[in-house]
Amino acid sequence: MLQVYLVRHGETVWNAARRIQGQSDSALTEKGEYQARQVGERARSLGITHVISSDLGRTRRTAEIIADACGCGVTLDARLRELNMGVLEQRPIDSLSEQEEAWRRTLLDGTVDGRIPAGESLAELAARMRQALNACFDLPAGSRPLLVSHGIALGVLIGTLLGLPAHAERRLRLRNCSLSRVDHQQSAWLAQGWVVETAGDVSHLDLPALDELQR
Ligand SMILES: O=C(O)[C@H](O)COP(=O)(O)O
Repeated sequence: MLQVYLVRHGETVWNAARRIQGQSDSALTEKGEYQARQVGERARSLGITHVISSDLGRTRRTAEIIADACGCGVTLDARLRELNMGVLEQRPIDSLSEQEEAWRRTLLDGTVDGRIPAGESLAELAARMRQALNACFDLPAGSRPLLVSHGIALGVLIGTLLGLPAHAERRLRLRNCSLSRVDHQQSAWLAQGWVVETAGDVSHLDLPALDELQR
């Protein structure tokens, strides 16, 4: 049975400052680097064989730290990037106008093809994240991969694997350097295909980790 681990990157400067990142980027904070080392130790104990990461800076840095702990390299996959949040990227979360907030709400309320201008829809995000997950089938038999990605991207992936609409991702708290696991199984009794074993585990972190509300 293929088990795939999913990690959200460590805390960044803009996470802490409550600024929208999307496919823009900011560096890991000192705490984010520390979180990455902690999840790296957890990954080493799990016998991770492959680390595959979004090509944005914050995920690449997190992946490098994890891969060092596991004694493997890092493979980049742009399909694991965060949702493209268009014209609102780099903006403080609390600075949005009523119109801008209305754009963002179309991502949260299930509006068909809802998106921020110049951004990506959750359906488009879900499709590419599933492609990146299914690419793990091409790894050698017995591999134990770990994917490094982002809050909305991983929330959409996990939610849609559960059969929920993509916008349910707002109800899943995936904190910085949280660990999730999905398994692909052939059990006739449970659901065929991908099942969610763990979502948002932070038991390996000894300091509180930020979520989307920076709590
Ligand atoms: O700021 C964003 O784009 C998202 O809310 C969180 O993105 P991240 O998981 O890449 O920090």
